[in-house]
Amino acid sequence: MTRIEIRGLTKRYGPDTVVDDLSFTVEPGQVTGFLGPNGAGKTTTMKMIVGLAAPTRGQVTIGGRRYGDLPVPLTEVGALLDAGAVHDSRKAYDHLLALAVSNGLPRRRIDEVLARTGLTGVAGKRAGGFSLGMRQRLGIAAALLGDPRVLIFDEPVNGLDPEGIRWIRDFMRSLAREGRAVLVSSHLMSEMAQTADHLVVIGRGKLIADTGVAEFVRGEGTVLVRTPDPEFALRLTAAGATVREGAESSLVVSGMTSEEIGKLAAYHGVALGELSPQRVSLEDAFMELTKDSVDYQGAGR
Ligand SMILES: Nc1ncnc2c1ncn2[C@@H]1O[C@H](COP(=O)(O)OP(=O)(O)OP(=O)(O)O)[C@@H](O)[C@H]1O
Repeated sequence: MTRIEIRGLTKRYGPDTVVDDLSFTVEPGQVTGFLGPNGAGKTTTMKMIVGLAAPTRGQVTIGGRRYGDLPVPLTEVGALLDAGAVHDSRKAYDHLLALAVSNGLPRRRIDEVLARTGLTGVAGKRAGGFSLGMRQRLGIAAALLGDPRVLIFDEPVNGLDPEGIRWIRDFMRSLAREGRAVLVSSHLMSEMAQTADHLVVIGRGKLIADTGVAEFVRGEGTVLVRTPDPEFALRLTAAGATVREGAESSLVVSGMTSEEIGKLAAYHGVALGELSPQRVSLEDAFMELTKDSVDYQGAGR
């Protein structure tokens, strides 16, 4: 089983450390969502995985080997980093043919990847006339040409319509089901919630979270409490909870489960008008987690 192992990866551009001592593993058989606000260093990390940028420190291996040591890289790792990279005048088939020939891959793979990405009917058309969704598919077809065990996609759904987003999502899942290691970046948690099994979250180049999707939400729950008893907030605090005022004179409690809060209320004979655990959306959890690392710098971007 081929995995991507990233250890102590660091990239500096002049005085800026854009990837900072990053370590995580992309496991086979699942989709790993690579999340972070704009400018967090996702693209730079992906470029280092496929040898397009040299690490300042640390290393990346694919199946235990560095990218530069892979005899035919396209057969080990496929990447979609910039879907705009196809020449407008190139026909889809010819684009894939050039890649196949230059990498010594069999020509039959071209028809196979065209079929798999639903592009057979437009194989003879020039990429210049392609919609963004079709360009993405062509980029994915190119990434699949060598039938690699590892796939990397940088913001693949950016700018796509709902149907295009759904297609990509299903496609990523089917690649993972085949046992491939799939790394997909996004700055939107909502996209990843339905696609990824595992999440790696970074902010300002640093690892913030490396966790399963389910665990990511679980840790963040609060409980909404309504009571006519003005003293109950103090009792909650005394019991170790953190309490803040919510909308319409409710209390938002963290650090205690709804069951514990219910028991505390019963013990003190306090009437509760409402006691409801709040399911934190992934998006909220993500915002909370990354709020200190969002880069507000505007210059040069
Ligand atoms: N070649 C370069 N030279 C100098 N700085 C760079 C270079 N490439 C990227 N950067 C800087 O590194 C930081 C991280 O950029 P990167 O593109 O990796 O982030 P990202 O998380 O992919 O964000 P986005 O989603 O906006 O692309 C940014 O501040 C960017 O300006």
